[in-house]
Amino acid sequence: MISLEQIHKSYALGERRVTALRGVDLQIAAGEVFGIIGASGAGKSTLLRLINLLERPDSGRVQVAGEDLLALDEAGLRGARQRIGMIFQHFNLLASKTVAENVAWPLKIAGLLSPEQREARVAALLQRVGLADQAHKYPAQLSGGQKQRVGIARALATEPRVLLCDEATSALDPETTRSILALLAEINRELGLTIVLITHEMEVVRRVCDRVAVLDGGLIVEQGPVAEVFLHPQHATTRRFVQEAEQVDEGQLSDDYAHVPGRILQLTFRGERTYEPLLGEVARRSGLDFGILSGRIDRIKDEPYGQLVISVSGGDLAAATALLQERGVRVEVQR
Ligand SMILES: Nc1ncnc2c1ncn2[C@@H]1O[C@H](COP(=O)(O)OP(=O)(O)OP(=O)(O)O)[C@@H](O)[C@H]1O
Repeated sequence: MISLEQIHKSYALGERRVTALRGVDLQIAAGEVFGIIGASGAGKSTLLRLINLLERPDSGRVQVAGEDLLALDEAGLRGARQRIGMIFQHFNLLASKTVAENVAWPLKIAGLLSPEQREARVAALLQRVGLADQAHKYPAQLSGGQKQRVGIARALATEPRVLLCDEATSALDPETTRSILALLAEINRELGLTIVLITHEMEVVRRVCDRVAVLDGGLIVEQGPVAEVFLHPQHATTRRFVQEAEQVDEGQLSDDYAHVPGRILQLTFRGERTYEPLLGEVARRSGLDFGILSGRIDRIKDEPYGQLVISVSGGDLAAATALLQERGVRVEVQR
């Protein structure tokens, strides 16, 4: 659906040039929710804004739905942008227009639909985002979460196939964030829309994304299915995001474990396996003693997972590992 090839992008800053992206390749499939995570200055906004050519690359290719965006003339690009909606951290609503007028705005400026058809579409969109009774209010009379719902309805007005989300929940409290992410997931599921979101929070990625790319210094340093990247991060930057999300202090942990005897293993359970009473059985069959050092059961999108760090001593470790692996548990030796 979206294909970026060898994208380079730099900005002029006085006499200097600041490099924002240094050779990014990215493929996003139709119907995915794809997250791009990175620290401030990593190049996330630049990357997102390249997908609808709000920024033009210095070199590289940008294709959306099979269309080479860099080859389009202005009219062609206007048409392409109607198929790529966007929402923003600070909502970017028109303060002097009502909720209904804000949502109708993209249709009006593109000259799409008759006034009656526009009214019907706006009503349906407000219904979808849960604001059917707020149509005549002004943005200043709404909460942050409601403003973002208007932003989403407006982005959907031209029936795009792609929705770009620029830190869409960063200005919202945790509970409102969850409700907006749930709405995005519902839109993805029900409309089959491809969603690309940028964020600096792993929690946002964990809740809604199917796949994620980690951006660092203008390069993608790691990408893959969220469960894989989240549970088995390879790159130092990814590990930092995951630890931040789980509020783990790696230095503190290794100090704590220094006094623990035996080997230390990390076990990862996925799906329904998460709830099976496997450990007791494995310990009995292999004669292993184990102690639980830390544990977490949670969900990545809709899939439950469990991750346990255990110390083991005595018994037959090789047999225990084989038993766990046989039952689909991933075993990583930490020490
Ligand atoms: N219009 C601009 N002019 C000059 N430099 C820019 C411009 N926009 C971005 N940059 C620089 O490009 C780099 C990447 O910026 P970008 O905004 O894409 O990163 P980001 O990951 O979205 O950061 P943040 O999370 O802080 O928004 C940074 O060094 C930034 O200072």
